[in-house]
Formats: sequence, structure tokens, C-alpha cells
Amino acid sequence: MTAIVETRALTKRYGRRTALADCTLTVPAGRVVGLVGPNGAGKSTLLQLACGLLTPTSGAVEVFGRPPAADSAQLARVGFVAQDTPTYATLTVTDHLRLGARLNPHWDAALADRRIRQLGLDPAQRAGRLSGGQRAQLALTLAVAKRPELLLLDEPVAALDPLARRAFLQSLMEFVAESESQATVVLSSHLVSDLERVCDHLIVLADSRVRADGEIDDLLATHFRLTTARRDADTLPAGMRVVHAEHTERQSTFVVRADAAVDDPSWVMDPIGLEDLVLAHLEPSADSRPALEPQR
Ligand SMILES: Nc1ncnc2c1ncn2[C@@H]1O[C@H](COP(=O)(O)OP(=O)(O)OP(=O)(O)O)[C@@H](O)[C@H]1O
Repeated sequence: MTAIVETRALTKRYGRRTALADCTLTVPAGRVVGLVGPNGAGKSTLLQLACGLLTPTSGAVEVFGRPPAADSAQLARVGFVAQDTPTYATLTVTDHLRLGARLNPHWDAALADRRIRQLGLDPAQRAGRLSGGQRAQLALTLAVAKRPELLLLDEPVAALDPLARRAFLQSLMEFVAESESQATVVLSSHLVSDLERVCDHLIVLADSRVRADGEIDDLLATHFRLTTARRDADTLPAGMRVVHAEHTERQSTFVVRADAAVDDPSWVMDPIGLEDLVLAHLEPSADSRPALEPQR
């Protein structure tokens, strides 16, 4: 597996506030990776460290085996769309495309023109007059027409209505399918259903730490809901890691991580969906065990 982004104990602090702590993970080549976590989890920080807009406080991040933004050749391989889908309010759509062509050595003018036509954007319209969704689409067009091998998108669909969201994700998938050697995409979002639709790999961040990280199929195959008569988490077999626990007077429900479902007459063990899996990692309970370390 070729790693496109690799972090080792990556940590970013702003004064005494820790934005990202001890983050060790790998973004494999050719994957669409979802980055999910609540507000303030460290998603933007991780993406900005990966594109070289921020420097680590400690630890390391490498992109294509080198420090991010090492030189202009490295920069040309990475596309980044920040959370506020930045465009220049007074420049027209055409101005943006001209700027893209001027600044990017591998600019694909035909792709940019085609996307603008497909989106129905008026080339003469100033970006400040576009809707939020149209601006997001323009920002994505600029990022993909640069033909990056790695595309980093920070909550690109946050401001979009459901139809615009679907169109945006569709265009993202088209970009991935069209790219010559399959591009790698990292996409942050709060919407697990969107991520499930387009991603094959997931990173769950909460409280500045990586809670889960892996191929979505593997994560789904190793997380289960276990329902049993009330019992303590530490009475479950050692091979089961409790991610989340809930108890009523008579019943206990655990989300556990295990290599496979274990048959036992004293419990019911079912697969869970991605949304429940993510929520379980985001809401650790008192008897989760062991302390939530990164899951590889
Ligand atoms: N420039 C900064 N100065 C101080 N603290 C910061 C700065 N940028 C981010 N933080 C803090 O770092 C933490 C992580 O922020 P970050 O923006 O990475 O989270 P996020 O997961 O992207 O959140 P959201 O989903 O709300 O965009 C937060 O506690 C935030 O307040």
C-alpha cells in the first residue's frame, strides 16, 4: 500500500490549546477518505497541516514522502479547498479560470470549461454574486482543474442544500473516475451518510485525537452491537474492545470492536451501520476500554 499522506505523532497546539494530539495515520493511495468528527475535533487542523498551511508543534507529516509544500512541484500535486470555499468576490467565473491557468502548471482548461458549462454557471458572473453552492462548485472546479494527485476538501458540502450536495459529491466522484492515475481525496464532513456514499476509508477524530481509522468495509466488519443482561464491560472476553456502553437496570448494550462476531447464548451480537459506529466512537462512555487509542 502506497501512503500518500503519513503522519507520526502529529501534534498541533495553539498556545495551551491542543488542536491535534499524537495523530498517527496513513492515507492510502487512490482512496476517497472521509474525515469525520464534531466541531473543534481537529479536522481543519489536520488538513491544513497536510497541505503545509500550518506547521506541526511536534511529530511529523509527509505528503508523497516529503514535507508538505516542500516546493512548487509538490504544491502542484495537491489541491486544497478550505472550509469557506474561498473565491474572489469581485472576480468573475472566467477570471477565476484564467487565474487558475496562470498559476497551475498542469491546468486542464477543457475540464474547467466543461464543468462550468455543466454547472450552468454564467462565466461573466462575479463570484460574490454566486450562491453558496455555486461558489463551492467553482472552488471545486478550480481545485480539480489543477489535476492534483491529492485533493483535500474541508467540509465542502456544509453550506449546500441536499440537491446541491448530491451534485457536488457526484462531480467529486467524476473527478476521481476521470483522473489518470486514480487521485486520492480526503474530505471532511459532519454528514456520515454523505461520506458513506463516496468514501472507502474513514478517519474518526474527536477531542483532537484519532478514534478510528481504516477501510470502511473493515471497520463495518469489526464493529458490533452486543446486547446482554446487565453486566460490566470488564466481564466481556478480552478480545472485545468496548467502544461504547449503555446500561439500563436490566440490560447492557455495548458497541464492541472484535475480529468477528462471537456466538454466545448469553448475548445477541449484530453488525452496526456506519453512523452508529461513528457515534459510538464520538461518545465514549465511562466503561469504554481501554483508553481510546488510535485504531489501526
Ligand atoms: N488559529 C487558532 N487559534 C487558536 N485555536 C485554534 C485555532 N484554530 C483552531 N483552533 C482550535 O483548535 C481546535 C481544533 O480546531 P479545528 O478547526 O481543527 O476543528 P474542526 O474539527 O475543523 O472543527 P469544525 O468542524 O468546527 O470546523 C479547536 O478547539 C479550535 O478552537
